[in-house]
Amino acid sequence: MRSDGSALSWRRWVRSAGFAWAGIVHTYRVQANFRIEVWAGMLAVTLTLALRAPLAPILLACALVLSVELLNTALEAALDLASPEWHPLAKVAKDAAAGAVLMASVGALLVGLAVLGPPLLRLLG
Ligand SMILES: Nc1ncnc2c1ncn2[C@@H]1O[C@H](COP(=O)(O)OP(=O)(O)OP(=O)(O)O)[C@@H](O)[C@H]1O
Repeated sequence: MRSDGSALSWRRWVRSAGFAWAGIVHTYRVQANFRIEVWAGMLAVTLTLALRAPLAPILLACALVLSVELLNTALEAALDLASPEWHPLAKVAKDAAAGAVLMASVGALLVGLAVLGPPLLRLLG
């Protein structure tokens, strides 16, 4: 009985992970900004490993930017469905979501500079 229940929730988890992965793949295909953020994140992680700098803040900053971009894409899609015509509230929602992406990106850039700046300067100097 217990093993049946566990198998069921495991299958449900895999199914949910599949939907989540489909959302990430779709966003990568349609959003140029998301593609740039993915590759910038990979570059930052590679540089962090090469410089033996702390990885956790870089990973957290990358995860934050990518998550906020995914939420922005979800909100844009929902708004385009609910309000295909111009509406002041749709504008507020889209602009605020874009603002969240901008804030996360600026924050990630500052984290990157703080973590990678000193070892990079030491390497170059
Ligand atoms: N239905 C709408 N009503 C009011 N303003 C809108 C609406 N759709 C878009 N806008 C305005 O246009 C801006 C850009 O919207 P859009 O959906 O094109 O976002 P985008 O980030 O350029 O999209 P994408 O990421 O798909 O290129 C929004 O931030 C908002 O100011």
